[in-house]
Amino acid sequence: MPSKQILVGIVGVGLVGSELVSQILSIPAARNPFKIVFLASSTKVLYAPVVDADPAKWKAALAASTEAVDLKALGSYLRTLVAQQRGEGVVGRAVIVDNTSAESVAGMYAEWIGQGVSVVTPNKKGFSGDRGVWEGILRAAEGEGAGRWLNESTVGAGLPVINTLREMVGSGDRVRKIEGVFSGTMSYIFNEWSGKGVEKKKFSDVVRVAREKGYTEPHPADDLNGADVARKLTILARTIGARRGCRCLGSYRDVQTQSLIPKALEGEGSGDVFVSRLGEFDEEFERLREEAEREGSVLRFVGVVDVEKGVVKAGLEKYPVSHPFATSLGGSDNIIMFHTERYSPRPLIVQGAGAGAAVTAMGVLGDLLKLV
Ligand SMILES: NC(=O)C1=CN([C@@H]2O[C@H](COP(=O)(O)OP(=O)(O)OC[C@H]3O[C@@H](n4cnc5c(N)ncnc54)[C@H](OP(=O)(O)O)[C@@H]3O)[C@@H](O)[C@H]2O)C=CC1
Ligand SMILES: N[C@@H](CC=O)C(=O)O
Ligand code: NA
Repeated sequence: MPSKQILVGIVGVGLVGSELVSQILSIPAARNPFKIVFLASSTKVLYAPVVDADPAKWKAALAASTEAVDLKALGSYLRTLVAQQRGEGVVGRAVIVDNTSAESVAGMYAEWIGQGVSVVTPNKKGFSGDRGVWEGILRAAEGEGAGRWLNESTVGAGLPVINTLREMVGSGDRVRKIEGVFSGTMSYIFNEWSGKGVEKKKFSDVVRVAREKGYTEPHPADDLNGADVARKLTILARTIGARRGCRCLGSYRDVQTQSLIPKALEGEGSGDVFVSRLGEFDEEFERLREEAEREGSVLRFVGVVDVEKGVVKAGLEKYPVSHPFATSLGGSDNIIMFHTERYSPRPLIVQGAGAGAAVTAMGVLGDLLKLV
């Protein structure tokens, strides 16, 4: 056993969570500091799992587990393991990785961090919902012996966005504006559906493929209603504001957000029904696309945090076919432009795949490596 070890509890083993398990296992054993000590789905938990290269085995063991998930007990379980390790002369630390999109799991971060357990997550809920929850996380992390929290994959998936911003702000740069394409799903949809020389397709078909590729949220309406982008903008605004003591944005609901969801599908609880009924509105979407095309433009769903003007907004915009948002994006690419005092007049630009299991899990594993 290495003399330092990070005990990892994983909550959520869907697309991103399963990929994370594979990426952790791909680190050679001799220098792998991570030990997976539990795996949890929405209903079950498997303690001390045997995880090897064949995911079918741990998935079957988790499915067969009779132990229900008790989120409160997970932090205490990890603390006990860390204490046991100390007794054996191993410097252990513990982290819970939340790969769900659940508010209930995000609601546990402050408690876990207060118990000395770190939290790493691509789940945006804890950092973009009610300000009280976010402030609770910040307060918990200031306590003695507290765990840390790292959330790189909440914005731009594995792209270095949060870390870049934290370093800018921490080193005293002043952010003026952050703008770009922040949704892998929206990027894929509009890259495939509205652009020069793009083959004509039905809007609903492109959304279905984005979902099949694993770009969408568990419910794709959370992408198409702009909430996912609004959450990312809230996280960025709060990351900028934390240093300046700003009490910015009560929640992501304060972001001026344009929804693309047809009225008749608002509130549709089932993702499957939502996607299958979207086809009823293909003609409405087609009219939008044609209007942009007549003007020599393409449609892109963009977001902006304008610190100087105090505006945070997300919505559909038209760009000339020669604009970088029209020419340089493909697949699920995000593009994020940081306009700051130091990066002026030319912004610092981060671009690349902004959704998908492999790149998201990479961002999560990158955060785990920062704890080593
Ligand atoms: N997919 C992507 O490209 C990106 C995703 N993210 C974020 O990563 C997270 C995971 O996304 P993804 O893997 O695609 O989603 P999935 O729907 O594939 O997986 C979600 C997992 O969370 C589990 N889960 C849901 N609720 C709970 C709960 N209350 N307690 C424990 N487990 C729960 C589900 O369990 P069960 O199987 O039992 O339902 C499932 O295993 C989301 O927050 C998403 O926003 C971030 C960046 C990119
Ligand atoms: N659904 C999100 C996933 C990453 O946050 C997106 O499409 O960007
Ligand atoms: Na990121």
